[in-house]
Amino acid sequence: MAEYSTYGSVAVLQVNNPPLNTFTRHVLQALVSGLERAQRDPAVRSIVIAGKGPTFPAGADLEELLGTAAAPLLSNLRMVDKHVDTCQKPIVCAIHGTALGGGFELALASHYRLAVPSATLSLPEVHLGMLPGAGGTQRLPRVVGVKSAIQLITSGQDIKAQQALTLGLVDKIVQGDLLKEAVSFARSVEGRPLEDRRISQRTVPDADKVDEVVEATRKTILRKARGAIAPLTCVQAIQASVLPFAAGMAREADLMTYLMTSWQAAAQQYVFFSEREVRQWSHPRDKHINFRTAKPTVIKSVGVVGAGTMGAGITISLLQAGLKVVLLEVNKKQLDKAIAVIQKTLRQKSASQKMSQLTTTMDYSQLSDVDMVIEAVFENLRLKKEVFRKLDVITKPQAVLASNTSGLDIDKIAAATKRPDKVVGTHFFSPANVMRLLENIYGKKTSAETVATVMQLATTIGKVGVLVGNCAGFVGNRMLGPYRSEALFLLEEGVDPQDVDRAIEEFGFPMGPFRMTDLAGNDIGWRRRIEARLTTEHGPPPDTPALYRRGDRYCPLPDMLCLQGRLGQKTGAGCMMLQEAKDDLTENIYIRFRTDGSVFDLRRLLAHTKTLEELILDLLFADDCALLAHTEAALMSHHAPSMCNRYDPGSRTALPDPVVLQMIQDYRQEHGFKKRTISSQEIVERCLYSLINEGFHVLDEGIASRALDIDVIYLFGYGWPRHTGGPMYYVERVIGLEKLLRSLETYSARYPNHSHLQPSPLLRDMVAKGGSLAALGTTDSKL
Ligand SMILES: CCCCCCCC/C=C\C/C=C/C(=O)SCCNC(=O)CCNC(=O)[C@H](O)C(C)(C)COP(=O)(O)OP(=O)(O)OC[C@H]1O[C@@H](n2cnc3c(N)ncnc32)[C@H](O)[C@@H]1OP(=O)(O)O
Repeated sequence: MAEYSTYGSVAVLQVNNPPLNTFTRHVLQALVSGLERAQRDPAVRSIVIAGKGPTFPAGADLEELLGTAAAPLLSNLRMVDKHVDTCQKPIVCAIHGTALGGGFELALASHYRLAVPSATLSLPEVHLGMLPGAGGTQRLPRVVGVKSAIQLITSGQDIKAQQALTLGLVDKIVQGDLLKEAVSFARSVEGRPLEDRRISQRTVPDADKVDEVVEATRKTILRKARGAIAPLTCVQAIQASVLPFAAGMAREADLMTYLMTSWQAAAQQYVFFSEREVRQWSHPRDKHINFRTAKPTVIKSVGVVGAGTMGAGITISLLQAGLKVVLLEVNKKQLDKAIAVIQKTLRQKSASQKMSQLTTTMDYSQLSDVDMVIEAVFENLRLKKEVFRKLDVITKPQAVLASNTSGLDIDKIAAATKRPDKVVGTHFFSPANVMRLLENIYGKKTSAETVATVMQLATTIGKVGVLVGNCAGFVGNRMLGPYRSEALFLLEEGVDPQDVDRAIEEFGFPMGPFRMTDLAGNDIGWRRRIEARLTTEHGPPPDTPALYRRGDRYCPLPDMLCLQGRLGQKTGAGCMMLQEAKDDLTENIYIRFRTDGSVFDLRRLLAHTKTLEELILDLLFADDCALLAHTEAALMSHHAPSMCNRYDPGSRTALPDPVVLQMIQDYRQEHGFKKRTISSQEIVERCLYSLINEGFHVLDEGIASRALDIDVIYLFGYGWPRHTGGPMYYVERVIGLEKLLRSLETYSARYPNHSHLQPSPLLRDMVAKGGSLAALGTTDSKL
């Protein structure tokens, strides 16, 4: 647990709890014993604490911290803290790998810190719904000041060794043998006074500005938190660092108790383990086919067909993971555009050497030798089948053929080839080099080896791969269908688009359904509906009731927008946008980034790019998901001067679009809808409960094997707020299945023709029998 050895006058304590040396109560107990022994031994004059194996301790063991062993863990933590802080012999921490959470806090409690250049330090507790409760909120500000401490703790960001040195968090970067250097360093500081080495005894450098700093950051933090309580609680704890150390520690302990016992902490820790648990896939139809039994094919080279936004993003992801890529595009202009985007993105990431791994071509024969192909052409079944037919002939027989479809039938695509066992869906999310989710879809004939290969590919390229079955829209987009329908029905009844968006954003989503559709392009769904014969390019199909399709309620408002050319951001007009000439954009258009409130003049941004389209493309490849979402939202609103989120320079006031509102008003009148006031609660419930209800259908049909698979899909692909744990977790642990059922019953009684509000049989069954989603198909879970 903590190995004790001596090198002359230096005692070395090496934490040994593979794989990450996390702190369990036993590890902490062993540390206390080691420290006591070193303190007792007169021959020992200094102490080194290090981690054995690949890393310095990566923090508290979350299973213990959450379980019944939390109390002894925390009491042992206090003992370690006391021993370290009051020790009369210098303690040197030797850091390699990842010193995270409690690991970093142990280092901060020590007198000296050495690190190898590759070491990473961070206080990531905020991502787990907690705060750095082992003195981190009190010691960090004493070194870096309140302002930087707020930034580091509320973001949980990684601090590389060099940056840690600059910030004064480590004393020396060690190039050679860390342990040897640490022992010799410890020897060199023996006998020196320790008082000024104890961080607890220092004062906070910007203590006089604490209120000012907190006030200045509070709004930004609140906005970014989107309903999560941990970030602001972290700020409260940091604020207490200007008090005497003991008082600050007491405040930290109180706030830590509050967070640790909150439902949000449990939800975020569920997310942490679920993100890892999805790797442990099994085939819903045959549990013997699973991550243990199926062997992946080694993939070294990948062909990407189609160099649009998705194809380029996928290529970047593959190159960043060190894979060889052959990018094929039949349109030369499109190919050149993609090459420029890829080059620029990789350059920004200082990874230009990866370009050497890329071959670009317009010739299919160049794909003859790749291990796998990912098709990313236009979302059209006929076109995709044609591409697969060609790929089947050209690629080597053992090559895996994957389609980046967002909802088309994998079996139909596979049927175009003579190797359906090697055909699989790999649904990336836009922007593909940023979004972490990879929804992997198996067809009827997809082999276990092919499934294992794409699940392994997800890990290789740093994505979270989730295995799902084949159905229209798979899991993510299928569940989005009822959510979007209900959002549209709310418009019919009297809500404005921006009210729906606001309610959903207040729940924690980065974007509501209408801004999201404008961003993605209204024509995507429209084309799909045309293919499904729900509408036509000229209006509703002949002899079809305006508000019904195949017996189901249907809202034609999005089709009407498309017929008017309002396809979304790309045409300058969507659900909430006015048609606007592109040239107008060069005049006095400002973007206010919601992330930090800074204002940019779009005209100046445009001066560096030729067209708005290029600018959007550049921003799409910005490697920061949160910034990207806000940027897109801001851009979209500026592309649309009268939509709900237009900002005049210097103002945050959102202005609704009178043209769209009038159009909806006319539609209500024409179809006899009476406008009524609808609460945010009803908006959220109807949109989200219908989405979740579809999740129960998905589970019932075995399209998703576990509720956690659905949660991970929504968390990593659709911006579902992390602090709520995902749709299925949220509804079971926070809302309650019984309440969900009763709400759906109430709504479906009121709207009997909204089929997606009819409670799923699985939900009814679970409520009747007291079943639990967590127990549904879980593996040997930690959850
Ligand atoms: C003043 C002195 C004080 C000292 C005493 C401190 C006591 C602490 C008491 C309370 C306050 C402290 C709180 C905390 O420390 S909270 C935890 C903070 N740490 C983290 O959040 C780290 C979380 N882990 C990671 O980010 C990553 O795992 C990684 C970067 C460390 C490694 O990534 P990678 O190599 O990709 O590996 P995996 O993520 O796949 O992990 C491997 C395996 O390990 C499991 N695991 C990881 N971290 C933990 C953990 N903290 N507790 C329990 N288990 C953990 C992970 O689930 C994987 O398991 P597998 O799927 O079964 O393989």
